[in-house]
Amino acid sequence: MVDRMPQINVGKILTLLKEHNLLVTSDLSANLGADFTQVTYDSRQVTEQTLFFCKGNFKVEFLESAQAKGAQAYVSEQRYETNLPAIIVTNIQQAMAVLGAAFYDFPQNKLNIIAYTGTKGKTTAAYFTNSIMQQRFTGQTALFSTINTVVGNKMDDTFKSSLTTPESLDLFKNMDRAVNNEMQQLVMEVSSQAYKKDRVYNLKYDIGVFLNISPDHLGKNEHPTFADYLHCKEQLLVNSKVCVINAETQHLRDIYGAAKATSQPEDIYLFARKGAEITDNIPVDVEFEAISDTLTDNVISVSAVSEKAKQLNLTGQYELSLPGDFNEVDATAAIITSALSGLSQDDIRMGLQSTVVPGRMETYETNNHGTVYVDYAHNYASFHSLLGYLKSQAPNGRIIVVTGSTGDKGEDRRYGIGKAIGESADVALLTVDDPGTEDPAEIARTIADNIQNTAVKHEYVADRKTAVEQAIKMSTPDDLVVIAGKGHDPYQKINNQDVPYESDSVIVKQFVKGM
Ligand SMILES: CC(=O)N[C@H]1[C@@H](OP(=O)(O)OP(=O)(O)OC[C@H]2O[C@@H](n3ccc(=O)[nH]c3=O)[C@H](O)[C@@H]2O)O[C@H](CO)[C@@H](O)[C@@H]1O[C@H](C)C(=O)N[C@@H](C)C(=O)N[C@H](CCC(=O)O)C(=O)O
Ligand SMILES: Nc1ncnc2c1ncn2[C@@H]1O[C@H](COP(=O)(O)OP(=O)(O)OP(=O)(O)O)[C@@H](O)[C@H]1O
Repeated sequence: MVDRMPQINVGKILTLLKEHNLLVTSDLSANLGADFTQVTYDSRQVTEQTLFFCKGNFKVEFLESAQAKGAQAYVSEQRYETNLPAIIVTNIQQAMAVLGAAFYDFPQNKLNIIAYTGTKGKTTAAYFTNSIMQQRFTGQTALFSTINTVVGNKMDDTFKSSLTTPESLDLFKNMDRAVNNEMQQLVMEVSSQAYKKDRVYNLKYDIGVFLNISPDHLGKNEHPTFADYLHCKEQLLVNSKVCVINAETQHLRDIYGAAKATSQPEDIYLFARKGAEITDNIPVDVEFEAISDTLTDNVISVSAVSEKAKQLNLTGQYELSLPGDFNEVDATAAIITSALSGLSQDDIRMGLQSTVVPGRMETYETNNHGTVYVDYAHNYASFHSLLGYLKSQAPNGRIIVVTGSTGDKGEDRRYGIGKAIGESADVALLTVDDPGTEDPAEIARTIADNIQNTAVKHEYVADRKTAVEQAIKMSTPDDLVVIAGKGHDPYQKINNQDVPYESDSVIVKQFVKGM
């Protein structure tokens, strides 16, 4: 197959912008034959024949630099003082999404897209699903996750993601690469910010999953209110042909309403833990329950309840590679989406047994100390589920936690982490976690102030590596040690710089050797 060279001409640009009511005015006329062979919003990426997009915290110097490098026109919400032709639009983020999809020849239509949203569990569910899809579509499944982006099978087709859901131009570029690499399936995470910033404007998914929602990502750089956060997340269902919903989520009535706005009831699947109380008694299609739920063994039984779910042939038992009752929710979602995509129970079983999610419930055993977990929990919802679960598994031991909380965003996370530590931990070593421009000691003080249980021992340990080692050293064989919040991150974000950090996983792996 010869790869199509991405391109777009002025006529098509103006037609699309008009169709979406985005065009204000254009200095270029529709009959200009020239093709643009590059689209970008970053002056550092400009080459000859580039159509340049001015967005976000933009400076006019970027446009000057883009012109010097060969940009032929710019798209913007405002006019700048330059002789470069302008296309003025009402919404630059939406314009980028519409034109980006066309520039790459609508790669979304050549992939079966399974998309996950939720406050917690997106990455885990995406990795479960990817692992299942790989059983049948080996090397033909792309993955756009918070951790990694996979667009093919060569070494450079896997790279670290910088956002959970990238800017639309990058999103469609990655899809185009996946299509050119003959991939057929795409499993992706969709953040609420992706909707807030129109990164996925006009994108349709074959299957969209809503895992859960709880207060998070509220603040001046993210969502002004919880209602706004919920509205953005719900857009995933509005844009999905088939919807899968965790019926135990908060705000189910609203969320189910969003799904029904654009999907028929026969295309909406709800799932829940057996026996759970469901808002408005909305009927559930698939139930799951734990058969074995220990730190070393996690087996669930899944049953189709409704007639339409019975067609999916998913009733059976499944062993999960990850412990934790919260992971059972993510796995059930993956089972349903995989069955909807036509995968067999054997494929699903093999996929779930062999899933590895970097930095999520990574387990390290020691001989003379406790078991150590490296996990990405970093807000109340995840701390509450993680620590609560571990507490139930360690009746004779202590839960020792190492954590901080990110600076410059989500202040409510600090209160939530403190609250969850007070509910289920015994010892907390508070330390640094991407402090940005804030003082990590001050962040730790806020976490400490929210630990309501006076029986919990806590202290501030400025150096994260020291805190990790201290926690492991103090643990006895019955204790469980949780290193939370950074997983595989190989840096600390300090004052707008990524300062190299060995990563929690590497530090723990080396430290527990021979212990
Ligand atoms: C609020 C928001 O969405 N911000 C994103 C946005 O920033 P921005 O548009 O203001 O861009 P900017 O980096 O300030 O630069 C302005 C423009 O100048 C351009 N530029 C810049 C320098 C230069 O030399 N030349 C040049 O042309 C830039 O390419 C850009 O187009 O576009 C940038 C990419 O161009 C993103 O990196 C940035 O995400 C910030 C860093 C971020 O942290 N976002 C978080 C809140 C986020 O989106 N998170 C969600 C996950 C949340 C969840 O877990 O649910 C995500 O999807 O990752
Ligand atoms: N269904 C769930 N409900 C509650 N907590 C969960 C669930 N699944 C995972 N977690 C917890 O949340 C942490 C983050 O999980 P995961 O990375 O899968 O979520 P995410 O939605 O991608 O998160 P983020 O938006 O922060 O990247 C896990 O390490 C675990 O502690």
